[in-house]
Amino acid sequence: MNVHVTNSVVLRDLSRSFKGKSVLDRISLDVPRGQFVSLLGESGSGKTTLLGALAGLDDDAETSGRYTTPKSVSVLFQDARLLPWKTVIENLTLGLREPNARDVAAAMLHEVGLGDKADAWPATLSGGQKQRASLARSLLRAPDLLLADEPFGALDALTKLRMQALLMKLVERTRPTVILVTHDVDEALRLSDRVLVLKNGRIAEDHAISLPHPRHDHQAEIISLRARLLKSLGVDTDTI
Ligand SMILES: Nc1ncnc2c1ncn2[C@@H]1O[C@H](COP(=O)(O)OP(=O)(O)OP(=O)(O)O)[C@@H](O)[C@H]1O
Repeated sequence: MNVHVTNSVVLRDLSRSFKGKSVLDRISLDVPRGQFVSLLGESGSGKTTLLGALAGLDDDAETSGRYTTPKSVSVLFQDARLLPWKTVIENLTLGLREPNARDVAAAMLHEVGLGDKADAWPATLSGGQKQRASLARSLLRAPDLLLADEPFGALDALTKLRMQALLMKLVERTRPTVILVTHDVDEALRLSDRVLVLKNGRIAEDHAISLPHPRHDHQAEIISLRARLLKSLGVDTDTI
């Protein structure tokens, strides 16, 4: 059978450096449409730099090579980045011209458990609530590509689990391609179809995870890949 795969994100020999110091070194990558990719790597390995290139955030980087992304891209950061002078729902509808924007945003807020916070000021929300509002905002326009840079990194363990479940629920509905930068190996194992490890400016490892959802920490494939990834990231679990 001839299976035609449409790629959402394509990188060809993408290099980035800052003031002559190389961070990404001729990275090539194809991400099929709808794939959920997690990007792991030690601190400073260039994960955010890679995401920044795809998001069109230029920084001061010198960039060479080629990359393509879909037209509609949303970016989700570790801090919610809500505008403090707009209410929660205004943060979601900002820039939307559709006459029903407010209704759609209200439904989305309801979906993420913030139905009663539409008219609240961001400052009155907890950290987890702010991040839920941010997630709702990023998926409201049903982007083709979601770029997420450690979106749950600052949340407590339980809130993080809830956010991961929420992300999966929303992603399963509209199936955007997702590239998630994370330090959390278990998060990557729980959510992704594919896990990449960035090392020395290159993609050092590329693992597919074909297990269906929901996944469980004790599944054999998860256990062995966890051990492998922790080792790749230089974590010695024998002492814990
Ligand atoms: N604007 C910049 N100017 C100069 N150097 C930069 C800039 N942004 C990133 N770097 C350097 O590029 C390298 C990769 O940084 P990057 O933030 O991409 O890593 P990371 O893998 O996302 O790290 P972390 O996991 O700690 O967030 C680091 O050595 C960093 O110092």
